Amino acid sequence: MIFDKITDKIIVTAKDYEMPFSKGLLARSLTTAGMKPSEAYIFARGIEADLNHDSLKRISKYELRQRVYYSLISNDYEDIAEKYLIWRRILKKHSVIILVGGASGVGTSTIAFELASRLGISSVIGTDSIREVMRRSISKDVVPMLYESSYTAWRALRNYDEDDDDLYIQGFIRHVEPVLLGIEGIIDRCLTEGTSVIIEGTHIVPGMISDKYHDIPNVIFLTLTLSSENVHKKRFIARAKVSDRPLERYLENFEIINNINKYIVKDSNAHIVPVIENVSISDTVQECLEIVTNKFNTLDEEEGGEIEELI
Ligand SMILES: Nc1ncnc2c1ncn2[C@@H]1O[C@H](COP(=O)(O)OP(=O)(O)OP(=O)(O)O)[C@@H](O)[C@H]1O
Ligand SMILES: O=C(O)[C@@H](CO)OP(=O)(O)O
Repeated sequence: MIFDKITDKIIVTAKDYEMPFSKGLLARSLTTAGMKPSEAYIFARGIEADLNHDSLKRISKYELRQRVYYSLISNDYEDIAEKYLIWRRILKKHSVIILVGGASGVGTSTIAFELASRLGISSVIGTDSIREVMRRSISKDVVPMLYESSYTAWRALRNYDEDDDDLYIQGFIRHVEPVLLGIEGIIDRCLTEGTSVIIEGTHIVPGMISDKYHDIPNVIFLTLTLSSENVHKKRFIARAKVSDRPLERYLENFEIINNINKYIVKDSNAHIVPVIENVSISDTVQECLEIVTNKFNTLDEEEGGEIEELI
């Protein structure tokens, strides 16, 4: 009863803990189920008002979940009501490992952090960081391509022919290879620990990651792209205004970055990985959530999960 003396908020009780009711926490559960953030907070505020109206001082998590579910149904949010419950089972039973790939500048970092916030996943790891770790363990003499960027790695190839059509992609592939060891190591660790993570970056090329990871239901691959070269360039310009990433470097190498973008998209299509045009942040996040939720829906059905069990 520790909170009763320090807050006048409604206390939510669970088997082994209790906490003051949080509109923000409930709103995040609702946005994970696909409700728009603007609607989710208003809906959570309505739930709090109902609880206050019933002069409740304490409520079990189970009963709160029931109230939310039936309130969603009565407000014509049937689809979200079902996903709201499914997600509670998913995050309780499975680690969620999402890999967000895409060429430099298409928005993998931005979307990964948005997704993590909506799903309540606290760990987001950029493949650039993994690259730095691999650079500490593999010498430049052994893999010089690793010490380049994805779009300049071709310069480190031995005896390259500038007229070779896929020279840039050859360099990109050699640059990516050592980083994959770190990516797969993180996936293994999360699967062992049962923890969730989002890994994002240009080194996530579906066809280069071992097949076994594609067969694991809670390892989900997503690829972002930008078909418009103009929009892609503008992303670098926008970022340069708020970060130290050198604009000229990306614009000078844009043709190669665009080649890499096309290569990653082609590889993703060949490996049945969803490719999402990252034009609007909210639409992209919504589409990613749909893909992830549907993947887990299938998993849940295969495991014989029944909605009734959760309410
Ligand atoms: N859907 C979007 N709409 C508008 N701006 C976006 C969108 N997604 C990302 N951005 C912006 O585009 C720029 C590049 O995004 P971000 O840094 O996430 O790209 P990235 O793919 O992680 O790049 P890199 O691989 O080089 O780190 C940032 O300024 C980001 O705020
Ligand atoms: O190599 C790259 O494409 C980018 C993003 O991973 O990294 P940087 O430009 O910072 O080397």
